[in-house]
Amino acid sequence: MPEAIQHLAMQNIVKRFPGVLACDQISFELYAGEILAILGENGAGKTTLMNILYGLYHPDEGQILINHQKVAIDTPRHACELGIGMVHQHFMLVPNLTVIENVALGLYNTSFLKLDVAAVRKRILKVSEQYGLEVKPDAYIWQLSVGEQQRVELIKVLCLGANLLVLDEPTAALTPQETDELIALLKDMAQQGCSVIFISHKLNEVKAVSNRVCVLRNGRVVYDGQTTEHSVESLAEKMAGREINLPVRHEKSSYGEMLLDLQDVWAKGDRGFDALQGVTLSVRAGEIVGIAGVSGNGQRELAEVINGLRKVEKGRILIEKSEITNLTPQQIINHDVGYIPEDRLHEGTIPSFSVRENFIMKDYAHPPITKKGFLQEKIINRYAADLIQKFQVKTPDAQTSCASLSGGNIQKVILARELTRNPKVLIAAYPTRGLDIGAAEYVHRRLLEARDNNKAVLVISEELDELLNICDRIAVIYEGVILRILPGKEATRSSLGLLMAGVTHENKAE
Ligand SMILES: Nc1ncnc2c1ncn2[C@@H]1O[C@H](COP(=O)(O)OP(=O)(O)OP(=O)(O)O)[C@@H](O)[C@H]1O
Repeated sequence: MPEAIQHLAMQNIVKRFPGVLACDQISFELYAGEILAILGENGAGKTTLMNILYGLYHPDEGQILINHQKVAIDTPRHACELGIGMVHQHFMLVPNLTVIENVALGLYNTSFLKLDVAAVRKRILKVSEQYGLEVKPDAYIWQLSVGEQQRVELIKVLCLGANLLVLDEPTAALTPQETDELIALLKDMAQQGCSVIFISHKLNEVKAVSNRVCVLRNGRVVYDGQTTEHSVESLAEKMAGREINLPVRHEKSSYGEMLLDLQDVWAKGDRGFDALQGVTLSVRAGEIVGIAGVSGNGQRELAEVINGLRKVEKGRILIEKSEITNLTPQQIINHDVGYIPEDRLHEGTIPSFSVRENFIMKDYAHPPITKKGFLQEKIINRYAADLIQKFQVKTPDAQTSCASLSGGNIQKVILARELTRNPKVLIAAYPTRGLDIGAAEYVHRRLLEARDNNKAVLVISEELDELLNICDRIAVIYEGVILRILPGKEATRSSLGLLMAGVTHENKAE
């Protein structure tokens, strides 16, 4: 890097929430053209710190300097005017507006553009072409997959022309190819003088993209140094403060009976096309089957038909020989099916409910949680305290609303609820998305434990390493069709990657 010019300095930042000291005297600098990765366990204070930089929260103490000038960033609009662009961990898009309308909302009132739909469309297409970010300008947000929504968020910021980009887990929902493209894009932007703050739990990406890392633990900076001085393992240790050992799956020679069986299942997507086209797939007792695929190829619809959230147009779904096709979600829960949905905030929890209420959401009508129509407060409190401790959910107490937890901790609440219910069949969509490496290790252990206890587990993920590590078989879904099912021990990153792009031996030869 040429001579370092300081772009941003956050000095002695303190932020308190009731019962939590989220930022405890945090200081760091960011130089022009630098990509700085901020690392830390779930709840370490990363998002809070960035929300302060973006004017969403005001610090209780400390100061911010942009180009050596002290600034008081009061609002996100002020942050935009200072050239700060933020891509949030949870999308800030309006579901019932189109892509153009969402981008226009961000641009409106800035000096770049007036609210002019044709101009916004042009701007989107220019940015999308420039950076190779594919987007459907007229689609409604609710019709898009999570990966596509992420792209809209990026386009929104890029349309604003920010020169200090903050990306809070930007690759959480991206495919490996999209991630590589984003990394190349960020490096390119940095070369042109843009400064980037990159928050991620994926340490191989941190290694690939960043110049420097700043590690937070419990709201404090515990390390600040050059990325090249570290391996992925040493970064993991810096973050967790302990050694991380990923669990290993032992090969089995036999499996139990078929617990989940999909036979020629067809379903429509939100835009009316056939999102699932004759999916035939089974999971046996004691088996983990992975679904690999680029987001938007039918994964969401697959999870939803199994859980009664989307209509099966044709075909059958069986749980242990009982047909559950088009039953209600409650009836399917009663068939002992657990579900970790893709959208943790809107489908996995009720954000305004407390952690404790979210834990018992599926069991509140049954003993021991309820007796003679009354909730058993003592039992619920004990249960909640136990889950908070086992899953290391970082929350001031069980009464705190889920909405105020950090992203990774919300995911832990869902995982704790679903895994502890010990279902016969578990559908886990992106179970470790947003989790720090220590928590991901724990989830993998629990999924393997469910397998060893003769449960059937279906894991939908784009993390190929995750799938290769824990799955007995891996099915690749492409445009609503299961292209191939590979035994876990035979699958490789490259074979899965090719299938995810729709390349089979048959069409490769053409
Ligand atoms: N609005 C809020 N009200 C109360 N507590 C909050 C609020 N926002 C964050 N917190 C708390 O502050 C702490 C830091 O949260 P933050 O979201 O900054 O963590 P993080 O490092 O981004 O975690 P993750 O990796 O899980 O996203 C957590 O304990 C969280 O529960």
